[in-house]
Amino acid sequence: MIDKIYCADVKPDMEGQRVKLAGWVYRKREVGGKVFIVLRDSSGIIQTIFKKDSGDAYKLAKKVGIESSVIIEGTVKADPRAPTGAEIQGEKLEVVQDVEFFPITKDASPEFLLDVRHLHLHSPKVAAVMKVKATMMQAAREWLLQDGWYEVFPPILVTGAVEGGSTLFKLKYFDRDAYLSQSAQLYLEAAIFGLEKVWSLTPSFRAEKSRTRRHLTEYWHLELEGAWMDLWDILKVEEELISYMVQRTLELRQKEIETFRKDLTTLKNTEPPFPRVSYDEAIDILQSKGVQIEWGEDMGADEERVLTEEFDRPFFVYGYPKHIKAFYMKEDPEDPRKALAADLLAPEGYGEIIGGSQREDDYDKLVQRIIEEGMDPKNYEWYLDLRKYGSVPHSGFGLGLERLVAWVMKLDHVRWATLFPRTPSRLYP
Ligand SMILES: NC(=O)C[C@H]([NH3+])C(=O)NS(=O)(=O)OC[C@H]1O[C@@H](n2cnc3c(N)ncnc32)[C@H](O)[C@@H]1O
Ligand SMILES: [Mg+2]
Repeated sequence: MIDKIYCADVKPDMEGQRVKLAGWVYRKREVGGKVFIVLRDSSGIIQTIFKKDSGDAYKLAKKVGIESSVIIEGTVKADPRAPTGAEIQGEKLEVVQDVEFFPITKDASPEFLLDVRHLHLHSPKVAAVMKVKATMMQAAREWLLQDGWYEVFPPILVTGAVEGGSTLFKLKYFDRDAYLSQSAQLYLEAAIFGLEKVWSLTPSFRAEKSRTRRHLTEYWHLELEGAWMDLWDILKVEEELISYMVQRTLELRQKEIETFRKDLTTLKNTEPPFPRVSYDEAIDILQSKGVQIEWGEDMGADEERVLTEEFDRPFFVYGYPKHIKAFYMKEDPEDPRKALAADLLAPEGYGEIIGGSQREDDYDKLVQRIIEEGMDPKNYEWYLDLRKYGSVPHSGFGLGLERLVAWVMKLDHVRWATLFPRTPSRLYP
């Protein structure tokens, strides 16, 4: 490893110190016989200046292209005019790999940026999104550990649907059919009999044809399952976990968040308890705002967008009609038309970031729901066993990590929240 420091390590009070940095040529200009190179590394940027009296270094600085990889040695000079209050008087420049023409220019279209996503990852703005995403998961792990949740590692190759057969990716598994997991939920439900409180972060796959700004065909899914928990218990877990993730990330990554989001109000408002709105109330609100929707219909992205205008923080919608929700959700004993289910919606038009519910823990009722959904109970034999051998009330949820990051960073599409987005039209690079 090169014995170097990071751009962000260079401070004005290091005036006169000789330092070595390594990174990429982010910006470059020549003024008054000097070459100004803004060096970029994973920590940020620093201005470096090469004067004619730096000999070969000056000649190389004049020629080196944007996004070339370089190693620079020089002396720190405090200068309030410099972007970071200090700059480097360049004395030595090694060009590791010269780039004649970097294909990404200021006017690059979103589609082109996705075509060259492997090069778009040079961008400090993309790095800011990935740092925020990593910090959100760091915070999640901190919270889950202190609250006694066990991480488990469920399978991705599975034999059945959790969220409907129409969005399954099928593949050949030797001489049998298999599918890419839509959700780890059913396996987490098995894990609670030994560990009680479990979580997993897995890729989930949805062969969704919908081309909305919040759908990917592969996304990172943070899922929890808790034994002995009812719907209201798991909503408390959700609001405490999400609040901790958002506040901790604000604390550690405010600079990166502000790369995209100027107003932090809704993030600062993200503290428990979150507002809880029934599906019935949500329908009333939408109808009062002129949205054409009847009781019993599902809310899509457009309806959720309108609903979120009423809130300045994440909020729950609970008590959806049973027939628009998944087979595993427990019927509300107080209203058999409804399921003990709740989604968490992010404000500012982002909508659903979490789907969760209390699970049907009665064997016969679950078989009946599977049949009602037109599925074959035989395909769920192992899952039904969970209701035969010490079944317990239990609840859980799934958080779409990219959707959470897209809201926190106010991104215009969930695809910018993942390293290499997968959508119906994008499988490469
Ligand atoms: N363990 C559970 O209870 C999870 C449950 N089986 C489940 O998969 N629910 S969900 O389909 O609403 O998906 C959960 C979340 O997963 C996200 N999600 C769901 N589908 C997508 C797509 N296509 N792209 C990106 N993100 C997606 C979104 O935030 C949803 O709220
Ligand atoms: Mg959902």
